[in-house]
Amino acid sequence: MDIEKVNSMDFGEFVDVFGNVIERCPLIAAAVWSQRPFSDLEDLKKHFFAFIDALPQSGQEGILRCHPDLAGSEVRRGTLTAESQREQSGAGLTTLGADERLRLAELNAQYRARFGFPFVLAARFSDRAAVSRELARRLLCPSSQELRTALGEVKKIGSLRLADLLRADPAKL
Ligand SMILES: NC(=O)N[C@H]1NC(=O)NC1=O
Repeated sequence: MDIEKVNSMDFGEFVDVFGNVIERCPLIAAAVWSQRPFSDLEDLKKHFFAFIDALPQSGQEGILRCHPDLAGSEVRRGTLTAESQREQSGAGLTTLGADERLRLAELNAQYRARFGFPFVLAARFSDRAAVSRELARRLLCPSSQELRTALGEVKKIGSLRLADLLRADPAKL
């Protein structure tokens, strides 16, 4: 898909295609649509991220809360979004043994209790061992720093999802 195609989309199509660039936050795609035309992928990305940066802290925390836990109950229930399913399975998080799953569940619960939002990490840049390590490390970080780190991960996830969508047409590669 090239940027001309993106710029030609009506509102409904745009939200259908880009609604999950930021996990379970189609409102962001709905807001970004009114900023078109976009010059390229970078420009489109800038608009998604500017929306996130302009939110009050409660909105930014809301975005984090829309993310499913890594290797959490949604994996077992089969209710992950297609994107999250791909990312989590690529990092080996959907096939953990019971012990590893329990350890991650405990760390996820401690993290949520400490910061009030779920642990978010771009799983495509990680693997099962690195996820537990990073979770344990970030549990000890100051809250103000942790919000910034977590939003940085949301942006990494969004960048990868946008790149996938814009490279989806092999004829344009
Ligand atoms: N909790 C969390 O980080 N979830 C996200 N990470 C990722 O790569 N995909 C997700 O759904």
